[in-house]
Amino acid sequence: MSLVVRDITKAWGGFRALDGVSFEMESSGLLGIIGPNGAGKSTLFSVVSGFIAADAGSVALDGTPLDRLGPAARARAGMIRTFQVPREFHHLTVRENLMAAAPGQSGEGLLGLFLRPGRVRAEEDAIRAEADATIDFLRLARVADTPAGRLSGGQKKLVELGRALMAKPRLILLDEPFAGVNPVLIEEIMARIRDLNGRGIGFLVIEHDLDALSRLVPRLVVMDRGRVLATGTPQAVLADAAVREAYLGGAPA
Ligand SMILES: Nc1ncnc2c1ncn2[C@@H]1O[C@H](COP(=O)(O)OP(=O)(O)OP(=O)(O)O)[C@@H](O)[C@H]1O
Repeated sequence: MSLVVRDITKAWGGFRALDGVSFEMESSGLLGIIGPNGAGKSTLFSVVSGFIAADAGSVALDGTPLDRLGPAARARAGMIRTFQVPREFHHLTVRENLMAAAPGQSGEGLLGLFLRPGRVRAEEDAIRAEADATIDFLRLARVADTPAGRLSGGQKKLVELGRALMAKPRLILLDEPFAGVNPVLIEEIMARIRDLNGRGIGFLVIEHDLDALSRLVPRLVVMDRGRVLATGTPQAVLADAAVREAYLGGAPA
């Protein structure tokens, strides 16, 4: 069972943000994506999760081609992404944020609310129970009724993870889960990711914090200028001369 990304190309105007990117991972595994600013990491995430269409190439999850599917259909197929800047609703509480992220609610249409009030209520109870279980798992119970906008950066990352979990995914794409997060909460987020991975959920992670990422994932894909520069264990790729050049080569002496 795997995520297979083949020869993805994406140009903005004449500029190739992605230039033939291929990689594979076990869909229940842990893989990190690193690379200097502008390497194409976020663009790759947007293509894999279906938010932008590739010019060429293919994405398949556990043997199912996803290329014709949008983000919601890919989430139903088992793969969901979080965003670098958390998009939770700041005025909603943590619990409401998670409940709002549950997919396919019959109360979503006003008509459904009038025609099936009982069913909508039963569904809402089930979603609330699921949200509370997720909140407990993420150790967010103390802030369940706090508006998400008042949380710390790290707590917001946990809320974003919780929102993704409400879709019951097999594979989660995390965009910079440690950015702007204090060291204590980084360990907390890592512990939850390891926990979830132990239960069979896979993670594809973009992260600039190489130290934290190297402790989390057994394998890294290094991108530079729209291409895959290296793949391997953190120790091997970080010792690679081409990788060091990509990171340090453009920096002023
Ligand atoms: N919507 C867009 N329109 C035009 N150019 C874009 C667009 N999105 C990204 N780019 C360009 O594509 C290139 C790759 O950007 P991308 O954000 O994917 O890189 P990144 O590796 O995620 O960088 P960072 O680490 O800084 O987030 C950059 O040169 C960027 O300016």
